[in-house]
Amino acid sequence: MNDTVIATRESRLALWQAEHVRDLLQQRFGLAVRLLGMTTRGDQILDRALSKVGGKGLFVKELEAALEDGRAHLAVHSLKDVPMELPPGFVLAAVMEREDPRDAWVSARHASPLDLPQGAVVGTSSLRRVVQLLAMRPDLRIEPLRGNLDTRLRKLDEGGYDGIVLAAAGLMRLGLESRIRMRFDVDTMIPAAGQGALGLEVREDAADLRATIARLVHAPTLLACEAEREVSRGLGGSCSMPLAAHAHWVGSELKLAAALGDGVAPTRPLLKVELTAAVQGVDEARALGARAVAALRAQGAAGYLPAA
Ligand SMILES: NCc1[nH]cc(CCC(=O)O)c1CC(=O)O
Repeated sequence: MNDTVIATRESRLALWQAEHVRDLLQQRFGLAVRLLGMTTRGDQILDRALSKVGGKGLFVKELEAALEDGRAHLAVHSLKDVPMELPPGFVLAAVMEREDPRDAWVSARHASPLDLPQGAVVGTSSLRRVVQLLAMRPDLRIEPLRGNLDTRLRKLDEGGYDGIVLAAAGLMRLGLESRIRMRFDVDTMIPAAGQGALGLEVREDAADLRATIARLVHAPTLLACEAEREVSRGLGGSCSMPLAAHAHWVGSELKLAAALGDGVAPTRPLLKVELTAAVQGVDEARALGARAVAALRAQGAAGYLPAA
């Protein structure tokens, strides 16, 4: 059989993730796997906040083009970067076991954002992080921070910020865990839908590969992420919305928390919900997400969303 080819972005994080999946496919299924590195639009646009660039799935379109024309068979994504609706002809064949879903605080001098002096400068371009930081500390000055993980850390080290917020999972994958000063608990800084999990995308018609890859599914992670992603989907979600959704297991029940802020007026109070349900399958997980959307709408979510 021919090599299985993984299309991947070329950031250090994307390569780590692709190599991780390559190694698993080799070890567990004896497949011969190689990587096809690609630069995406999202990698090229470094000067503007992604939320202003707008396009959904900025990081995935080129990879899908490679799957479409057969140059590659599989794309490995950070699930939180995958749009809620895939284009026709593509499926998420697996969601793998999630590592640490939390956001991390990185700073040379301050152990937590709560220790910062009045008006301190925090770097992040994620509206989700902006609205939750301001809910903790309305006095903070939030400044944009773009680029891959190494770039963001370099900008912090160059002195432009008192601290920055990054996903713990990305830092851990790159061996940068020692940079983490603290991890936010998931109630005060609710993670993004899918944060910390890897999603494997293939063509819908790739029956054999789909069957193989389905064996990498981690069901508890999949169900949690289905609930989270349904919140995003139900609010017309894109990464440009200040929306957080995180689910975790408490015994056999899934506990889902979500928060919505106002991207235009980021100091407006957050809308928050927390719901728990016994969940056994994808439909029940999505139903839990849909209930969270209904609860947010009952709190006035429409007034927080960009006019359609
Ligand atoms: N938006 C970029 C991105 N996509 C995935 C991760 C981290 C790894 C993950 O969440 O799986 C990051 C970096 C960050 O948000 O700090």
